[in-house]
Order: sequence, then C-alpha cells, then structure tokens
Amino acid sequence: MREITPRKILEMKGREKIVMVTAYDYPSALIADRAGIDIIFIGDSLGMVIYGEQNTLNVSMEQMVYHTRAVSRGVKRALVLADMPFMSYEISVEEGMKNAARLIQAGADAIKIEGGYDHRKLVKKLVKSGIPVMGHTGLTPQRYLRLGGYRLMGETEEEIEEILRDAKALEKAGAFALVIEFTLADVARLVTEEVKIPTIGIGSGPYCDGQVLVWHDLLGLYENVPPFVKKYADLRDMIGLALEDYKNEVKEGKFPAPKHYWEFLDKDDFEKKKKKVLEQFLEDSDD
Ligand SMILES: Nc1nc(=O)c2c([nH]1)NC[C@@H]1CN(c3ccc(C(=O)N[C@@H](CCC(=O)O)C(=O)O)cc3)CN21
Ligand SMILES: CC(C)C(=O)C(=O)O
Ligand SMILES: [Mg+2]
Repeated sequence: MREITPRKILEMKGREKIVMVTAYDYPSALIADRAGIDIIFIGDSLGMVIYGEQNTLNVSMEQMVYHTRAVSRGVKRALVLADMPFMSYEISVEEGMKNAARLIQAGADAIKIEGGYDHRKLVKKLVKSGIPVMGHTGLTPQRYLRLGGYRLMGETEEEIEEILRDAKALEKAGAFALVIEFTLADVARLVTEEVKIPTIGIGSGPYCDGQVLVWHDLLGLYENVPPFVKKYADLRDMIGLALEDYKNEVKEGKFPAPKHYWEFLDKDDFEKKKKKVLEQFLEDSDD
C-alpha cells in the first residue's frame, strides 16, 4: 500500500493544504511522486491534453485503464486517483461498480466521479465495497454540451444550492474528498466550511483545503489553458529549442560526436572481416 491513504487526506483538512496534480504516464508519475505531491490523478482531461480532443466526452474506460496502469507503476508514496469517464457510471449503479473496480485493478487507490447528489447511491455502494471515492462539483466538464461550454459556476442561488447539495450528499455517502471546479471563491469557501471532508479546488480560489492543476497546463505544455491556470514552467519552448538543436546538429553533421558511437580500433582486423563477409555474399548470390 502507498503512504498517502484516503484517511490521511481526510485528516489533512484544516491542518495542511492538499496538493494534487494530474499525470498520464509512467515518467510523469515518477517525477510527481518524487516532488512530494499528495495525490497523483489520472484525469479524463487526458482526452484533451493527450489525445487532442475538444472536450472530455470521447474518453473510454480502456484509455483510463491503460493510463492508470502506467501511472500506478511510477508511484510509491502519493495517493493514485483515477477519473471515471463520461457514461461509465451514469447508466446504472452496477455499471459504475464494475468500471470503478477496473480502475482499482489497474492500480488506482481511489476513483473520482463528477457530480454528487445524483450519484449518492453509487458513492455509498462503492465505499461500502471498499473503493474510496472523491466527488466533483461546480463546473463538471462532462456536462459540456448541456452547459454550452466551460464557464464559471455558482453565480445564481440555484447553482449555489446545487453545489452545496452535492457536497453534503458526498459527505453523507462517505466520499473522502471533493473537487470544486471553477466556482466563485465565496461559494468554494462556503462549501469548505459546511462539510467535514476536504475540498480540492481548481479555479475556485484560496479557501479550499487543497488545489489541483492539470500537468500540461502548469508546465506550459498546452495551448488552450483555462484562465485560472498558473504556468510554473515553459516546457513547450524548452522542448522546441531542444528539438531544433537536435535537428540542426544532425543536418550539420555535429551529432553524433565521437563519444556517441563506437569504431573498430584495429582497422586491419576490420578489413579482414569485411573481406570475408563480402566474399560470403558473392558465393550466396550464385544460388
Ligand atoms: N487542460 C485542461 N485543463 C483543465 O483545467 C481542464 C481541462 N483541460 N479539461 C477539463 C476541464 C475543463 N476546464 C476548463 C476549460 C476551459 C475553461 C475556460 O477557458 N473558460 C473560459 C471561457 C471558455 C469559453 O466559453 O469559450 C473563461 O474565460 O471562462 C475553463 C475550465 C478545466 N478542465
Ligand atoms: C480538472 C480535473 C479536476 C479533472 O477532473 C481532470 O483533469 O480530468
Ligand atoms: Mg475530469
């Protein structure tokens, strides 16, 4: 078992901020784990940042399983959390149970679903079966079509009520935490004060118990970043420059340099071997 457990995450509320980041492959997971990140999260945002889709609606269970397996192999300390993709849990509680189990068997320590109140029965049953669950309210990207795009949530009384209702339902059903995405900071603060489980914010201000960002956004590897992102590095430029260097050095004959290849030291020895091999080829071509 890994060091950071859902129980530890729960106990961090009010004591220490929780830091979560997405990762989608083995080398990224290794880096995130060594950096001391608390929760390494295989998000369905991989549909956009890894597969180049416009939204997250085309992500399959297979993709989530593959990426969860890769990430899982790189993590020793952090909690490994996997996202349930669109339509993997909406049809029935049974399908939700089966699909959650697949992610756990691929190496996740817990799963995340979008929504709260509407899925309280599933959450309760998952927790009862031993699968820790994180909820997700505010902007839930799997409602992309219904919402007409991604936008700030929690401005109206109805939206505030819905967000708080989700959070309370998740707490009651036994979820160990919830994501609050792209809501007004006051609403995220209200939710954080109203529930005993930690809130992990993205674009929802400083009052949450933790923060989550997408790997490609914070490292500067993605073009269309949401407006709430802080870029902590500009890896796109760094990678671009490295690739241009490589290209130029190959074109100019500077790479590979002597330390990157191996030659016969005894050239006479090689000449003898070469002669024999070429003679062999001449004989063979007579057949
Ligand atoms: N790379 C990435 N980072 C994310 O944080 C992220 C994803 N992908 N995919 C799933 C959701 C979608 N998220 C998003 C994406 C875009 C905006 C955004 O740009 N909002 C604009 C208006 C967009 C529009 O209506 O065209 C804004 O200014 O509010 C917000 C949240 C957050 N999540
Ligand atoms: C934006 C985060 C919370 C997410 O759900 C994802 O990356 O898929
Ligand atoms: Mg997601």
